[in-house]
Amino acid sequence: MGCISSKNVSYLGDQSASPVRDRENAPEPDFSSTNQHHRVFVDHSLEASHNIHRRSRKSKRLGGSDSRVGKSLLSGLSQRNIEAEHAAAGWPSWLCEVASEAVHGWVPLKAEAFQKLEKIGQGTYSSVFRAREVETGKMVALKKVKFDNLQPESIRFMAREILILRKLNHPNIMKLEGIITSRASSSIYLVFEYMEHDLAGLSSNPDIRFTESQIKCYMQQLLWGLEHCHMRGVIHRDIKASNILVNNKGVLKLGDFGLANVVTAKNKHQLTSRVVTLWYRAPELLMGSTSYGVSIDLWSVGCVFAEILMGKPILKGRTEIEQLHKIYKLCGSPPDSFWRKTRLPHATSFRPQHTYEATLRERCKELSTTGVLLLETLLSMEAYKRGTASSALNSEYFLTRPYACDPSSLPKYPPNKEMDAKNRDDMRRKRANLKLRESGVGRKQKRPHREEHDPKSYSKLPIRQDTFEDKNITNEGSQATTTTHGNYYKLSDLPMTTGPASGFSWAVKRRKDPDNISTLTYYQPSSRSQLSETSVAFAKNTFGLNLKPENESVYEIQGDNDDQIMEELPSEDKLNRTGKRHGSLDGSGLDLCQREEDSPLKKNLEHLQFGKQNMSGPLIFKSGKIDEILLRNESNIRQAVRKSHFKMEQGDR
Ligand SMILES: Nc1ncnc2c1ncn2[C@@H]1O[C@H](COP(=O)(O)OP(=O)(O)OP(=O)(O)O)[C@@H](O)[C@H]1O
Repeated sequence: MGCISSKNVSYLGDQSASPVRDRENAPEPDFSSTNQHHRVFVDHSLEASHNIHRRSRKSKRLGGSDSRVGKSLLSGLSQRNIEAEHAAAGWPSWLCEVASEAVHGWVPLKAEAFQKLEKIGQGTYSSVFRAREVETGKMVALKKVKFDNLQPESIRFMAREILILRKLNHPNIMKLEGIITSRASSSIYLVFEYMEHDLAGLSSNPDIRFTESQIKCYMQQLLWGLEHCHMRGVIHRDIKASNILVNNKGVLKLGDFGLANVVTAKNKHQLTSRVVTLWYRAPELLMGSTSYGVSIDLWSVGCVFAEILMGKPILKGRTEIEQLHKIYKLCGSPPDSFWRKTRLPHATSFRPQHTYEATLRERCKELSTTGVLLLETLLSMEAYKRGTASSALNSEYFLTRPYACDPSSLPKYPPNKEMDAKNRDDMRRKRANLKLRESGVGRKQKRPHREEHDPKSYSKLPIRQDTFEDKNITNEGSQATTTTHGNYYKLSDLPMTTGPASGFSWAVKRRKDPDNISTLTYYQPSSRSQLSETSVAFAKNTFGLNLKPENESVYEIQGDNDDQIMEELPSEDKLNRTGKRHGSLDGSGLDLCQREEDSPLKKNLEHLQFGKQNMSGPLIFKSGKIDEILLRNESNIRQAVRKSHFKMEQGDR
């Protein structure tokens, strides 16, 4: 840790203004300093560090895990000292109380030290902004972490990400450079080095076509980074193209460790299967595995490999059941021996009625034989056949010509992020709409276009015609931004805001806090809100274990439908007649399931963990109190998912 820290030692005279500083890499404390806070801070850090070692040895004798050592450290005698130390360093109490370990030995950075620029990324739990470090002019990325009313679970969730990032140190892993917060603040920004691109944006750009040696260069860097994680027992659990960042020097870094966890041979716990964004999710997770290993990351790497080869995601399922079906069609369905041996909780539900032959080779005709072999290995249905990051790096693919190029020889692309790709899509759509409107055709509101790349975008439907989505597509200095529905306004028309709450100065005029996206998301096929049990119930239907009469199954799919097998939702028509609108919202604020107490399908959904609103499939809604309902639902889902993560994986900490 520490490029900010070592470079900014001059800050040390004023603790509250100090950047995050890693004890291990920090310069020797200056005891001649007149700043009492500083001395106290350093002394307590040392004491804490000795305590960690003492307790670590003891804990090993007792067979405890390192993370428990950390916990006991903080609950021990020194806790008061540590809290005092953290408070003196400027950390807010809500953070110290819950996530003391995560910030231990560091001091917070000040918001005033950065000039916040435009928004560059939007995740489920964060908004990411480009910013300039005022003193040095260096560009950074600020990840603003969202909390649910400062609930301890949300804070712990973020703390785990910080702890894991602090554990890793590799050129191909995104480095956490600091944390911005203050005693008075109720939010947190993680400071990362700024990366111009992500692989989702680059690979979906129609103007970019990678050569084989460029693909090897990206894949090699990705596998190096992953090898580092796996060797330290860290499973990433959310590898996808948009979490793989690339800078203008061609250096690739694996980012977003928000779902990562540490699992070692000695420290094995039940894990949640609700991880990894759907399109990149390994089959064992889809079948409910809770004892998986690092090979789930290798599956995701296989999906990314295929994506950069083909220029688009290769397995774009909309629900878990559809995802598995696509996997079977690409990789072939597992052999009988697999079904006989497997103990995966939902395996029986997902067993197809007939055998699927693999089509991977056919779909990757342009790829070299060694490339196909590696891809087949990474996309093995059986986890143990995927090998390791190290074995992938030693595969023939990297050892044969053309070799991976040097990162510095990669072209410099204009900014390309998943978000840029979405904006490109939006612009294209708006231009098309405008043309239609001008020609007087297509006045009827069209079904919203689903972006090619975003697995979450299935869930984002405009709630009202006049809903404003603050999708700031401007770069610094550009003039116009756009609404969801193609209405443009000039930034100069908008009131100037300076973001007093955050303490940042804003470089652009904006209409409102860009965090405040008013388009609501109510079904998120993303890593954090997958709803396995629902799909299992429907899988029974799809794969032959019929639960409901066949004539109740209809296709209710939005957007492209290339090889759709979905029979997820009873038709609107049928629902109206039967009143079985399972998981749909009718504007009354009630899920109709609630009124259908005895519905046979409802019985199959009773084991849903997060409540009835969380159906894994496109939801149907009518107008009414939808905004309110969706907001509530989204908040419920978020809380439930976090709780489930922590409950299930408590033992890991
Ligand atoms: N260091 C960085 N430099 C530039 N852009 C970044 C950086 N970190 C993240 N981003 C952008 O912000 C987006 C969201 O960041 P991140 O994935 O860390 O957030 P998240 O809330 O965990 O997202 P998700 O819910 O998709 O997993 C990324 O896809 C990327 O485009």
